[in-house]
Amino acid sequence: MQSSTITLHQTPIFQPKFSSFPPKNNHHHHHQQFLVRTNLLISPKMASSSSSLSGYFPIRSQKADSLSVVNDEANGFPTLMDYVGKGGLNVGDDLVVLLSHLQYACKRIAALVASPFNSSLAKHMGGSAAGGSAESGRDVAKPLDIVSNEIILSSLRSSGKVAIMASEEDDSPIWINDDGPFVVVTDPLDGSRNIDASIPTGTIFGVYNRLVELDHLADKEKALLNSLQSGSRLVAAGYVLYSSATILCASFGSGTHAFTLDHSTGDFVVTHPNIKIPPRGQIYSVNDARYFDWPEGLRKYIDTVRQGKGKNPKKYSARYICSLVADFHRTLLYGGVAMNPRDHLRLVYEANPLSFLAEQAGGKGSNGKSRILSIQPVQVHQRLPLFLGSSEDMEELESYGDVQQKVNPGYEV
Ligand SMILES: O=P(O)(O)OC[C@H]1O[C@](O)(COP(=O)(O)O)[C@@H](O)[C@@H]1O
Repeated sequence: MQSSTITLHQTPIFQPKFSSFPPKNNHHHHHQQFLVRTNLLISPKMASSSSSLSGYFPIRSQKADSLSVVNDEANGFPTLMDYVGKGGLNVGDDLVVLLSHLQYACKRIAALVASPFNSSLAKHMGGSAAGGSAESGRDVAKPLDIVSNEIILSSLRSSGKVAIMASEEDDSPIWINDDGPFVVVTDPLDGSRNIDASIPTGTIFGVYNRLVELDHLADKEKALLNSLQSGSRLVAAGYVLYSSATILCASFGSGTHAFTLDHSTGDFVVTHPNIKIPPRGQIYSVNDARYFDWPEGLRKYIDTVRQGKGKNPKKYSARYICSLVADFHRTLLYGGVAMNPRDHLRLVYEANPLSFLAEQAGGKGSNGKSRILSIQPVQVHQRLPLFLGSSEDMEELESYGDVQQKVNPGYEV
């Protein structure tokens, strides 16, 4: 059996292109790609080197003869690194370096979650990928969460740009490097309870500046206080969705942008610049098996929109993957509301980064009563109800007042 011999090194991965800035242009894109027409638009700024290709999106295809063929290098589709660098958003050299390490970590996690050896890895690590160990319960970290956590931590360490990592998987924030300009908060692998069924999962991250005024404190104390910054101070935030495509979606405070991993080159290429969440959607996303544990207001809201009796006179449809990144990603693109009305999701690792992305896309993030980004965290692992989505749908939902689920019995599945 392979299980006893599996190591992370067996995962096919792409090395980070650079560990300092500016990067050398060492693309090795000799792969040929095929273009098909799509509705995707590259913003004029970013499309400067590919204006004749605007509206096209590279995919791999077996049918070369029926499609035009171009070389990726000539094509010049902006990669994530191009997009954030000096010719693009110019987010600053330190953040570019951090991002290059973070995206590398996420490519490793993408390979890991897609690996046929997942269950072997779980056994090897002494756990159960199905979460079935005796003391488990559903909130216990699964082995892949732990491995992903280690992958992220090692990438943050090697970036040299991070002072503190606060992770959902660790009891308390980790002090990494006195000189690191950034604090990173992360849920390394959200939705992992679904992993055995190959349901989408995701990494969530947020980036703050290190508070230099706290430098004189002891490591433990300053690690904690730096991690408890309010979401309104986020410098950047993002998620990586591991699904049929691997998508990195991020904001640096000027819009929300998504990049899709091109497996033939190992690059994230820009596919969704400047995402604008529609002001109204027609989808609600919630675990509605909990209906009878909901407060009156939330029941009324859902009953109203599913009958098409809300302010948007259309019958809403339900979608719930039970994987926050996937449910949020769909909401960002299609509009509507994604929610978990009970005290379950974490303010620091999940609610703040995703609310930042929602706001940067013109949407809202709320606990049902107030803006997530304005809440001052008091504990790194604090949980709260979370509602994310289209501005008009969110306003309508909040107008029902009573939408936070107080009954939280601890569900088994
Ligand atoms: O059981 P619920 O209330 O539907 O919660 C589902 C949510 O929990 C999560 O799985 C996160 O929970 P964990 O931190 O326990 O993994 C999200 O991905 C998902 O949106």
